[in-house]
Amino acid sequence: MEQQELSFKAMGLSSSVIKALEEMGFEEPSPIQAKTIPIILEGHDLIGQAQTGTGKTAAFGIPIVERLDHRSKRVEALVLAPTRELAIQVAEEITKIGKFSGIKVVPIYGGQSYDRQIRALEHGAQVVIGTPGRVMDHIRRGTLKLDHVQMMVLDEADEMLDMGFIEDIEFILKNVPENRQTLLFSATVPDPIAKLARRYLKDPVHVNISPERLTVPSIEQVFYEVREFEKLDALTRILDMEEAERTIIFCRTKKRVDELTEGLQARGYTAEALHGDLNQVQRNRVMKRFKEGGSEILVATDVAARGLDIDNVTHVINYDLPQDTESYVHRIGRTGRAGRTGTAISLINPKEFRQLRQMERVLRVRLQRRPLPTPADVAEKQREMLKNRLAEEIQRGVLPSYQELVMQLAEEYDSVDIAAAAIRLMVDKGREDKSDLDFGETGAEPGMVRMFMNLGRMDRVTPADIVRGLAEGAGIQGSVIGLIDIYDRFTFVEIPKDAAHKVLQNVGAIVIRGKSVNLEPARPR
Ligand SMILES: Nc1ncnc2c1ncn2[C@@H]1O[C@H](COP(=O)(O)OP(=O)(O)OP(=O)(O)O)[C@@H](O)[C@H]1O
Ligand SMILES: [Mg+2]
Repeated sequence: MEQQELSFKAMGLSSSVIKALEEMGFEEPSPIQAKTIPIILEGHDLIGQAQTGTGKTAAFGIPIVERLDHRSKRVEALVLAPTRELAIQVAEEITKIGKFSGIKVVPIYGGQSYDRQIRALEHGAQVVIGTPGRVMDHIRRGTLKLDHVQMMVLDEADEMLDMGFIEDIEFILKNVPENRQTLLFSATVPDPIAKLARRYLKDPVHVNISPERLTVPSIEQVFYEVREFEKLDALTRILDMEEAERTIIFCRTKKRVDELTEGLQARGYTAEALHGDLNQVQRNRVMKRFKEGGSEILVATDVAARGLDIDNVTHVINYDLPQDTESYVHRIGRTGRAGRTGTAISLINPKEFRQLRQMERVLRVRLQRRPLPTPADVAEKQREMLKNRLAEEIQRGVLPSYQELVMQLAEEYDSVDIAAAAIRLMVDKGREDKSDLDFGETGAEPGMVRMFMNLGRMDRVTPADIVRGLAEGAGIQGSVIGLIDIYDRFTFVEIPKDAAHKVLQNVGAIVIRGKSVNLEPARPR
């Protein structure tokens, strides 16, 4: 770290911004902030490159809040971001920075009603954060006037070019005054960006925080060699071994995302899909649940690769290797943020070794190879976790009434046998709790559960496929009820709300006889 770095105060920031930063827990500027904020405050155009999770948002967010005219009723700063989720997040961060500065920030993105956005804009926002397509639409409709924009930021500019937004961006750039300040930020700045910069930035200052390394050292990068057909099985073993808490798994296509999500749900993981085919309400709901810990796994396309800052993502998994090295950098950067540690795992099939080596050369890192855990490894691990849980429980202090109970039993039985029996009860209870919930919600018979389980063990058919088939066979459109098991873990595959009503309240139970499916009236509860 260099000596010349300034504290936020020494940068001459206003007390309202300093106060907001304190509230956000920002004690010192990160390197990219220390380098770029003074330059931006001086009014220069700039290209800022720094590794993922190192605070680029505030690097432009702080000067935006600082330089704006807070009394203005017009848009003075415009930020473009490649995805809706990112636009929302950036808007939230700038709102926090501007909390005591009296500025108004509005995110505008596709999939949300125009009316709502128009009303928000009419209220006089000084900062607009948007995705290129929607911003362009608003300009065309005359609902977004940009003739007072002084600052323009392209967050993840390279991605926006890759997504084919170039024409939209050029259209937007033509609608903002020429004497604006333009800033460009990303963890990766490939050649085409330099070209765009030459055209639209005036004499930009380049700041590159760590040109020698694209990824942060606090992310442990590993790979497993896995053939295509064994990927799902391998993945679940890895998840169980890793004690992954909050995990993002990336797949190549939307279809792969959906399939994997179903596969994981069928195996008892709370996984949810995020990709561009979901509507905005669904996307927001999925993100909310993942952030709040309601689901442990987010399965996504590259729509979630850029910029997203979610607390405590412990693992990023490349179920499919990404198309290019840049994408890899951004994907794995969803973990190990703001100095935290994280693990990035890639499943590599033997045909992809060349691509892996090529990627390692560009990244200047070597991914560490790990042997795939065997089922025995996983079982051992789970025993170990159980052991730890028991040890923790003992350390928390043992209840006298339970002690007394054990003492009574010990007069007749061996104490090791008593403990073993207690553990069995505990483990079995855990299973029952899960299946109870599912029975209750679906009204399913135990026999049906077993049927699902048997079907689920068949070769080459995914349990989710079977369940969907059964549900469809029963005429329940677009909904899936599943009670399936692979590792003795039950799951209730989610049903869309409207369908769920119909199924659960009016129908109640699905009973399987042979191969046909009949719907029977709900049992009274
Ligand atoms: N000065 C600071 N002190 C403490 N935390 C900070 C500071 N600056 C930013 N952060 C936090 O660090 C995290 C990462 O910041 P941010 O999302 O801006 O990273 P980024 O560089 O834009 O990453 P990416 O390349 O993935 O978009 C955020 O949670 C942010 O609140
Ligand atoms: Mg960012």
